[in-house]
Amino acid sequence: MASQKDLEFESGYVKMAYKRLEEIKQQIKSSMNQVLEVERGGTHQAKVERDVVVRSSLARLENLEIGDQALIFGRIDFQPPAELSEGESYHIGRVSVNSETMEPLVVDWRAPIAEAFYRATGKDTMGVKLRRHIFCNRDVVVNIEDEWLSSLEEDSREGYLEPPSPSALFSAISKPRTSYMSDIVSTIQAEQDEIVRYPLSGILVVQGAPGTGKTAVALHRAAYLMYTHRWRFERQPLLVIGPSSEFVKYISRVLPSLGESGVELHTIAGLCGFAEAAFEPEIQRRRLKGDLRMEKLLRKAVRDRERPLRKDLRLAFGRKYLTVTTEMSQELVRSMKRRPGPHNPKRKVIELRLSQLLAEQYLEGGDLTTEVRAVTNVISIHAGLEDQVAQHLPGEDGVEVAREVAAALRKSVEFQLVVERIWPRLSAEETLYDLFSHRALLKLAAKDILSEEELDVLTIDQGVDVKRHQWSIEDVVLLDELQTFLDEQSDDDVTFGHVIVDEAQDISPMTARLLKRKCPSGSMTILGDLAQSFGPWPNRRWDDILEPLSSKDHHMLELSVNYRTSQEISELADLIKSRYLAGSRRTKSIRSFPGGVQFIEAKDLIQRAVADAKDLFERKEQGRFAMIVPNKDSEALRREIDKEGLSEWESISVIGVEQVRGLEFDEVFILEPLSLVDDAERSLPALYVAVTRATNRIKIYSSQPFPNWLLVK
Ligand SMILES: Nc1ncnc2c1ncn2[C@@H]1O[C@H](COP(=O)(O)OP(=O)(O)OP(=O)(O)O)[C@@H](O)[C@H]1O
Repeated sequence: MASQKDLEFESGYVKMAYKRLEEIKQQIKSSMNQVLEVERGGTHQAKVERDVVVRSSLARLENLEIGDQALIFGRIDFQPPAELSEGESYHIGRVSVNSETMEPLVVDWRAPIAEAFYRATGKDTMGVKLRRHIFCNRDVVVNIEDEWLSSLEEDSREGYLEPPSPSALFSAISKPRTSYMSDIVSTIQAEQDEIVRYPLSGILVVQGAPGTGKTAVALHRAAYLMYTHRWRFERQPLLVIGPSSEFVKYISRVLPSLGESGVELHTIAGLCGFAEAAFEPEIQRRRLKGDLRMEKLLRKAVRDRERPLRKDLRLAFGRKYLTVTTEMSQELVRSMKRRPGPHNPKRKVIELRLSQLLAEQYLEGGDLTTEVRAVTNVISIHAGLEDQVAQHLPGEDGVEVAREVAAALRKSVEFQLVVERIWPRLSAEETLYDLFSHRALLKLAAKDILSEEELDVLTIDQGVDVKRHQWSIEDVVLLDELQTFLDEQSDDDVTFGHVIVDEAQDISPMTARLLKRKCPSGSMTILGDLAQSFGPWPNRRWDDILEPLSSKDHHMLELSVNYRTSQEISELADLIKSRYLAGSRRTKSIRSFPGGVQFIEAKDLIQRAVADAKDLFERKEQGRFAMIVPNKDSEALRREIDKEGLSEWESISVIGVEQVRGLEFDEVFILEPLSLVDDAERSLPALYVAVTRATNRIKIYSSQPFPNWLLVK
């Protein structure tokens, strides 16, 4: 319990810290303005230096920008050393604020000294005597709550206010949800903090049931790593990968609220430059495209396009016909295939060699002067090279002339067409489209790699133009892999210093390869819950995900407490999980919400569910709601929502179970629980994901009688 005196002290302290923060901001602004004023114009060097000052000042200001969030949320007092009566005391907050004499007024929550605020326990006090939670509305302290880590101290204190407010954690997790996730900086729990501050190198795997804070921890770890290794991420950014664009939007405000703006957040499609990827309903196809054999298939598909001529080809040039023989093309292709490196750059070498061979052919046997005169015409037509060639006339060295002839040949359309047949210039999109839409190409590439049935699964109809083809997320991953076989890495291809992958339980081996390419250092944090995996790659072992990352250096940590769902919802979720994962662990929830689970059997379930949603709307219920529906029903549901005048209501989302991963809502309506996905095998893990999205209430609507096991409590 804290006293009135303590409350007054903290109020004064918080006001003083805010004042100092403002001063610091003003100082940065005015020194930036001074630099801009004084050094307007100046030398190139001066301009560069000015830019550096301005950029770093702006970055510092951005880091100090905390919006409406409270600057200070806690304090730790350490035990005094034996000879002193007072120990050290630190206020913990979102950003660091120092006094004019560089005394720490507020310690950044990521600084090493702040670790004890999150980790000290009665058992291991880490030298901490008192942990104080300070509840503020911006600069106004509304309450404080003390935890004495030594109970002796607690007993000896007097003059306290009423019992403390509900704990910081409870008040945080009981708030209605909004469209954006909030940070948890003031209430990070010890097991979460261990993950946040875990060292950077190698792969850290975090397994945790729904609601255990994996996403929250992932983002706080990103902020922590930025703070601790800022220089490293200036060269190679830090990347956070989420499962859907809905999810990326949902988490987008957490890092800015922690003063970090430099972290990149993407879906896999977004990372590869595709704003949205199409949804591919064929699960077999999706699965096959994620299989590691695809790497071999793609490599082979590219090699199949590098092919010698079947017959000799004649090519008109100047006053002669030149012949590209099958042997010439065989030799060229053979030697190029032996060379390491991607396909497209080798075309230049083919062009060079073939044009040299043909130039020799052109000049063979003839009187050089006559030939050169003839070719001068050709050259001037083809390449405007008259001047250069004229220099070699007459009686010039044959080598120089051959070089000019070869150059002219390379500029001729006929020559380029021949090269295109031997070694076409390939784009990833055209190559993949051709492969899947031409059975002959696919069959050739897939020899000894895929079965005949698998070819059927991959084949798509010809007809649609490649430019208008809708690539699925699995295709996007293949396109990225293919690109590595086609072209050298360019400076535009960003690689990352650390990658944090959330909802990683569903990633396919091919996606894992992509992540490895994007993060050559192999420093990653991978978070997920194997029990929630219901995608085309239902991984049930972390090793299946780690293997394609070829990680020898990984460490696994587990989160154990569910901060999202009520105990009642967790029990239902555990029941569902036990049907497909024998021996799975029960979830620890810390909140109860009696009566929050309802089963409704109704033939007109869409109308029933929308009527219930309308009721929430009319009651002006606070929070965020979701209707999770099978894809086939979503249109009908949207129509009904429209009919009932709810389509403008922003608090409700109509969403498929694939897109709902990682999101959370106060109330969730689940329609047709056992058909959320098409195949029965994946339907229970999909239902597990759907059920665990809700904090307090779920209503489950079915047109069929519910199975008994689901209703049994
Ligand atoms: N220490 C904490 N303090 C306050 N709120 C917390 C804490 N940890 C988690 N939460 C809250 O619990 C909810 C669930 O967290 P989060 O979404 O990160 O869980 P998750 O493990 O990623 O779940 P899922 O596997 O279902 O995606 C969020 O609202 C989050 O803010």
